[in-house]
Amino acid sequence: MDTFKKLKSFFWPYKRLLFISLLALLFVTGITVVYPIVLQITIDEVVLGERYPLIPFLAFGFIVIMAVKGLATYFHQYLGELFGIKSVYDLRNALYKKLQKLSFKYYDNAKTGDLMSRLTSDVESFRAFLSFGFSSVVRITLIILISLGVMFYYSVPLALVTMASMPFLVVVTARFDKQVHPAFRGVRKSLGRLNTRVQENVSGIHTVKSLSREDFEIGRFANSNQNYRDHYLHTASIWAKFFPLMELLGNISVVVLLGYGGHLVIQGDLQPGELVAFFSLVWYIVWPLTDFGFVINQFSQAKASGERLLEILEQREDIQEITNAKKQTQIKGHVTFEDVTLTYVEEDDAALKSISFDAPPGKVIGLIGATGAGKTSITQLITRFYEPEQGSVLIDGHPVQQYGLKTLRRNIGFVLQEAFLFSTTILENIRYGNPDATMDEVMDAAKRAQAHDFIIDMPNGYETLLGERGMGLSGGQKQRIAIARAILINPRILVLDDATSAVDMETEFKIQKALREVMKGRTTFIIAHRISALKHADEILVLEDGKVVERGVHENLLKNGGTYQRIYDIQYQDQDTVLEKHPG
Ligand SMILES: Nc1ncnc2c1ncn2[C@@H]1O[C@H](COP(=O)(O)OP(=O)(O)OP(=O)(O)O)[C@@H](O)[C@H]1O
Repeated sequence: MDTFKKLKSFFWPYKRLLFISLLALLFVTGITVVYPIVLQITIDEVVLGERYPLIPFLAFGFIVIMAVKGLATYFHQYLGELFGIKSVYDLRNALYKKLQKLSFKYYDNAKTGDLMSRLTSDVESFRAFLSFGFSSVVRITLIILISLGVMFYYSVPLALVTMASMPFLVVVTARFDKQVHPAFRGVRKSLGRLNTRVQENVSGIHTVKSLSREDFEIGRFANSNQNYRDHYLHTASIWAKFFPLMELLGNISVVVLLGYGGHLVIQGDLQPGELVAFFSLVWYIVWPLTDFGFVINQFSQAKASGERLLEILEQREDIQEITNAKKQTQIKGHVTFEDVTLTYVEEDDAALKSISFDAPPGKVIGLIGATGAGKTSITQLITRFYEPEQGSVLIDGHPVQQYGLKTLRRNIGFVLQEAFLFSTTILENIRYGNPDATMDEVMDAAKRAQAHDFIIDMPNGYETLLGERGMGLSGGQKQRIAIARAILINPRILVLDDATSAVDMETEFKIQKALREVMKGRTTFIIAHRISALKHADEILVLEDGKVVERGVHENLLKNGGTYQRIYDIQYQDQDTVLEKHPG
């Protein structure tokens, strides 16, 4: 119940819809029970009492009642759905909003498939309970109570005899629920695995094909598929046994009812019409009881789903804006690190250890070092993607925490090794960080990024639709679109993270040209494995195991006899050997 209480703010505003739907339900249930009563009156008063002229009135009355029932059913059904769908509309939006706010730290441990299933099937199961589950509880309780009431009104002994089979029905339903609940959970888990298989396969289709693992993947999918089929069949067999069993128990009640009821009629203690009414009323108790297990199941699923949704909604946002954050400031791009230490995971070794440097506006800082040395981590602190454990990261002399997150991030442009493009037009992709940019501005950015020529060569130019993650473009083309995107936001600080490592020499030349254009007048951080990419930097920081082990300009570092010189020797040795062998 706690789960529902915590999620109350999403469904309670629509309580009016629920109440009207329940009121309509009251009518529907009431009228359902009126049906056997009308039958009883027809038999006992009209047929046996030979008052045939009443038949047209009864028939007309019956039609009116059924019309009212139809109308009430419409309101109950529609408003119930409306209640559920409006509530989860808000809930889904709130979840998505929260996901946009959660920091990288959260996403480091989150699984895409799991998040997807929370936002779709968990929300759906919650909606199903709001729309139908809750009113089912009310409907079942009402119909059983009213039917029992009518039965006891007609004949107490016959009602008691008919009720004798109820405990068996309850036991069967409870046992069924115990079996079917885990079976259902199995089906859902298995379906989740099946989805993950497909999702991973589609995302990794390049790897699968290039390593010729199609047959292996087909086999793996077949296994997951078989697992899903087995779970489903197991559940189906439980269901299949349950219904005939309930029907059998119901029919035993009917036999007892006919035997004892017939005896009462012969004795003159019960009217024939009342016996016929009993016959209908018995099923009004048996079938709702059957549903009861299903509703309990729906309730426990909704509760479990609600808990999974709350886990997202209540997740702590570890990167937050302070109340008086600077939002209108013009950032110049002076980046300073003072004794910064960063630890990602508590038990792990620090990823950055006492890093200090100063990057005045417009200067170029090169970051080099083995993989895992901490180069990317430095840039992620400037944008406040993570928070340092110790020390300060300053922009224009103020700690980054003092800036509004949007202001801060709008002023920092990233060009990453793997450019992420959305499955929309090239135009939308370039404009992503600055949706208000005019077409002229977009084209200008694309020209400066050396992307304009290949874009206009495409069938639909800037309106060309890209596949998922930019499928259909080469690595170098994607990279240049990403550069155009960075130019368009006109950032004061630019981060080029291994931006040219994934392309051939000719494309690298084009990209370097584009990058030189975009770097003009901006503080730039170049992360590179190749010395050629950063040797012109104003300061180069050589990182090793989270520490700065050397710093300076290219020419000085070459004479240091340290790590930088070693990297240089490795990268240029072959070239020199070649030059020695083939001078000129
Ligand atoms: N999100 C994270 N969670 C936990 N540990 C991380 C995370 N990101 C990086 N690390 C760890 O921090 C260290 C520094 O990583 P970082 O990505 O900054 O290195 P890098 O020098 O940029 O490496 P590369 O050249 O391979 O990109 C590594 O040991 C890495 O395993």
